[in-house]
Amino acid sequence: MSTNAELFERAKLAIPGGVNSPVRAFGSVGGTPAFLVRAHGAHVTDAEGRDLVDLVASWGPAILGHAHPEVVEAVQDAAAHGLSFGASTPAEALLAEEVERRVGPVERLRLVSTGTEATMTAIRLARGATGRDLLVKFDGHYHGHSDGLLVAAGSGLATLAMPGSAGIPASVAATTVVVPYNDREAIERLFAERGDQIAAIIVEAAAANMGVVAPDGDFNGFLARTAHAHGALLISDEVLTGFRVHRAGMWGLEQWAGDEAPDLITFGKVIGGGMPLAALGGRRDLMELLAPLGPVYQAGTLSGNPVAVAAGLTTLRLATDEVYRRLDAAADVITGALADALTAEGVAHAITRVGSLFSVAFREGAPRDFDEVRAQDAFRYPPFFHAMLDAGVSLPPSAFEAWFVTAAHGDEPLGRIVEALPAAARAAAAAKGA
Ligand SMILES: Cc1ncc(COP(=O)(O)O)c(C=O)c1O
Ligand SMILES: N[C@H](C=O)CCC(=O)O
Repeated sequence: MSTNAELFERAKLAIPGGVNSPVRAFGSVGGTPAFLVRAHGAHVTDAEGRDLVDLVASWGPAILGHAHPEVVEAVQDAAAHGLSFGASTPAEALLAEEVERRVGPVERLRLVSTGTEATMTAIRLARGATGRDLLVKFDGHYHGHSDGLLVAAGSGLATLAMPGSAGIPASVAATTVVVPYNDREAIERLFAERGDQIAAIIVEAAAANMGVVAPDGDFNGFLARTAHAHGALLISDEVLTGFRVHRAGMWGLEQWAGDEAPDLITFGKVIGGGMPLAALGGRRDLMELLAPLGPVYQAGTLSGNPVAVAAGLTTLRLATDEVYRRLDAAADVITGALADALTAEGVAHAITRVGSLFSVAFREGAPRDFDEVRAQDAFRYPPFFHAMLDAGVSLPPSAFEAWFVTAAHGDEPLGRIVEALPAAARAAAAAKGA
């Protein structure tokens, strides 16, 4: 058996930074990443045989818990019939129908393989539909790693304090305008000045890639109204919130309708049940601008992959109201114990939450935008994180990511988390800033 440290050293000789996605490298918390070999329910097991209670859940997809037996069976069954056909399959339409039944504004759905592809295609569609180039995004929001979206982005870029990425042509970056989140005046000013050039606003339906930052009041509805008043579109990015914060995602919690409904919605993570699958959906007239019906091109060798569709469809079918009650209850237990532990140690904190998604910012008062997220005692997170890991709880290795519960977080894993929190709060309290 190799240790995590040995595996990391070996991986670094073969893979840039030893990882295939930057947030996995533990860059901002320090130490050696756990190399995982198994995951069941609320637990993951590393290469050293260590069992950890998991609050990453593969960054969201594992809503039922890891390796749910019915999902695994559906995947095995699908795999036994062929891994990929590059042709249409009966189950694709079943998955599209399931999403359309759950999420009102989705009249048509196109399957892709990653959230990045979903947002990239939604933007191309918005530009194709409006004949305009400008895209509006929010500071600290993350929509995947396509060129125009790696501007003032959250998630790994926020973790590594990178303002953007090298390799993006200035002309492409110039088509993205960045606005502070929850700032209505900035949006109104921007539309008053350049409204006739704007194709779309893209927004995380609730921000969760700079920690969780809830939309202020009817901010999502306001964005849709403003965009529509200027002939632009709203893309609601539900890659992270979709089928996680509610059975119908953020749309289910806020029920935007009429002029307040987004034109396009992107999905990822839960919709694939842990397999590489994502989607974009929305108004029929817009969606039918996609090839082969319309002039906006999008394609994928593995789009609608039968094994991934089986995982996604089975996961959504199992994601009943009871599952969402369990997720909310698990989040209640953890956020309650987290607040108690930090309060007992006198650590300033704000726990932000949307549905069962939550995170902690080491500051007084819930942040409303990325500047406020950054204005926290982030130096407290690494010792807090490592104290939890030492006690057998795996948190996201970044202060700028959401925590994810699963429906398998029952009494035993919750008990272990609750037990670990006081020592972690002590470690956070003892941390010294630079
Ligand atoms: C809101 C949001 N949009 C888009 C993406 C990109 O998805 P993917 O990593 O599957 O490309 C992510 C996460 O990665 C996300 O959280
Ligand atoms: N915050 C990202 C997705 O939600 C984390 C996943 C990744 O980029 O590896």
